[in-house]
Amino acid sequence: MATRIGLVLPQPVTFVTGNAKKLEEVRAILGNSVPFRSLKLDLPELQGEPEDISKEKARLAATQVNGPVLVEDTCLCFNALKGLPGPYIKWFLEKIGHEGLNNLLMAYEDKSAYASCIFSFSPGPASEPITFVGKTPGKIVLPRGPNDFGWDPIFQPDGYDQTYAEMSKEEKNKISHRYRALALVKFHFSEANYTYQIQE
Ligand SMILES: O=c1nc[nH]c2c1ncn2[C@H]1C[C@H](O)[C@@H](COP(=O)(O)OP(=O)(O)OP(=O)(O)O)O1
Ligand SMILES: [Mg+2]
Repeated sequence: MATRIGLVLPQPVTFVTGNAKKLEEVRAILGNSVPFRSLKLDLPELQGEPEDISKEKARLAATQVNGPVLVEDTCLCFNALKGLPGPYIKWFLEKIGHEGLNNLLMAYEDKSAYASCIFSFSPGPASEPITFVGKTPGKIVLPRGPNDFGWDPIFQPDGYDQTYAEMSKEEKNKISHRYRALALVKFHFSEANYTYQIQE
């Protein structure tokens, strides 16, 4: 009987991020389903379409780590602004804060938005990264709840009367953009059946 052997990766996957909160959520959502270690690096980010930004991050990370990597790029997209700030949300948040982000929508009746998370997995520096996209629709509201992760206080997912910040972590992790993208990552890993070469 044949045994299905997946692609051999030279080492376990390294999740590269400069953001401790992302890492916390990825750990909680993946559990033991995808073994990974983490590396704190703030990688430079291209400008452009979200998938290309995420893929390029994975290429840079794979070169630095010289092995298999997982990265993600998060966008917060306002429908009235045709998807902006999108991947540039980090800089908008840093400069104008929750209030400024609300003000951007002042001229529009449409406060709808979506959070998206684009994971990219690269098996190594010589490979083309693959992407996994998860989206959660919602709307932009005045800040409510603890201010400990980015724009969580101003994003209220559809079907809820709480913002991400007001929800428990467990609840956010059941419906979030990150959870939805990671469900696809998990599926990929279960199908691909990777095995790891142990290095001493
Ligand atoms: O679930 C979230 N809830 C609220 N805020 C969030 C979330 N996820 C990312 N964020 C913030 C962090 C950063 O201000 C921006 C995304 O930018 P982004 O480049 O993806 O993140 P980052 O630079 O902090 O970490 P990394 O080193 O992985 O690129 O949105
Ligand atoms: Mg970043």
